[in-house]
Amino acid sequence: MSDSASLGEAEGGLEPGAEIALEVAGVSHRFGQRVALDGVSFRLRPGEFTVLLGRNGAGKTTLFSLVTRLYGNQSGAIRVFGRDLKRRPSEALSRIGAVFQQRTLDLDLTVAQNLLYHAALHGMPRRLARERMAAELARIGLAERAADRVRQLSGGQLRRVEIARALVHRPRLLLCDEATVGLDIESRRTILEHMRALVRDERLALLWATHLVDEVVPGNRVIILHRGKVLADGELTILLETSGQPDIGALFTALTRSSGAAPGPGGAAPR
Ligand SMILES: Nc1ncnc2c1ncn2[C@@H]1O[C@H](COP(=O)(O)OP(=O)(O)OP(=O)(O)O)[C@@H](O)[C@H]1O
Repeated sequence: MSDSASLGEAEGGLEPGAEIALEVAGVSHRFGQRVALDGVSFRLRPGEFTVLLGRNGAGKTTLFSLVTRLYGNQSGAIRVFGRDLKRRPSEALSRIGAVFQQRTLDLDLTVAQNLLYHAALHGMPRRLARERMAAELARIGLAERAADRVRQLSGGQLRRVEIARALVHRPRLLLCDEATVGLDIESRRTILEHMRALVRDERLALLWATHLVDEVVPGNRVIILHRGKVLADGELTILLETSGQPDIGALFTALTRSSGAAPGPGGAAPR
């Protein structure tokens, strides 16, 4: 694990770790007196499905808000494929796709209008945008819904459109914050399969924030975030072997209990 001191960037160039999709180094963030993130560090590589697991209030959304620059980070460093977020924000952000916890599609626009608007924000020529939109909608099985208004879609379809939108500009790093919340089991399964295929076939780096332990499967890397701190980081099977815990739910409970913390407000333990 690195700290901000290890992040020396050659002037004007990329650091040697440019093949690291996301580097979060010693990042802390406060809201007034409340510490939301406390010295968080990790690195993600292309082709890695990483689950960021934490209860309500763990700091997941705050971390996503820092990586997508909705908030300016207060301490530490964030790099996207070697581009420092503070010093080269547009280069860094052009490599990120994000699906936020709060829905952000315009319900009164059509699916196509929403995606084309996003593509325009990324400066994509109209024709290229149309081609990529068609490809992404086909990939998630919604090609025939392009002309429908978003409010005519089901919750699961809406989430799939948000994922298609996040991928239109071909980012190499995808951030998904509780992207399956409120969906039925079948819709969750479809979306997770789509995500796993993207990671496997296109070597996308994916950070998947969730409070649901059943979204972690062997082969996934899992980062357990609790009260703003990383309590564990590793491939699931290895974490279970080294901790002696039978499953991810037990590991999570053991770690968060030994950190002296009880569930936060509204914070049901991950299932
Ligand atoms: N805008 C804000 N102002 C003040 N405190 C905030 C704000 N946003 C988040 N917090 C606090 O920061 C901490 C981390 O919240 P955050 O939303 O990042 O957690 P989370 O893991 O995303 O939780 P959830 O799963 O409920 O979305 C919490 O204690 C929360 O109350």
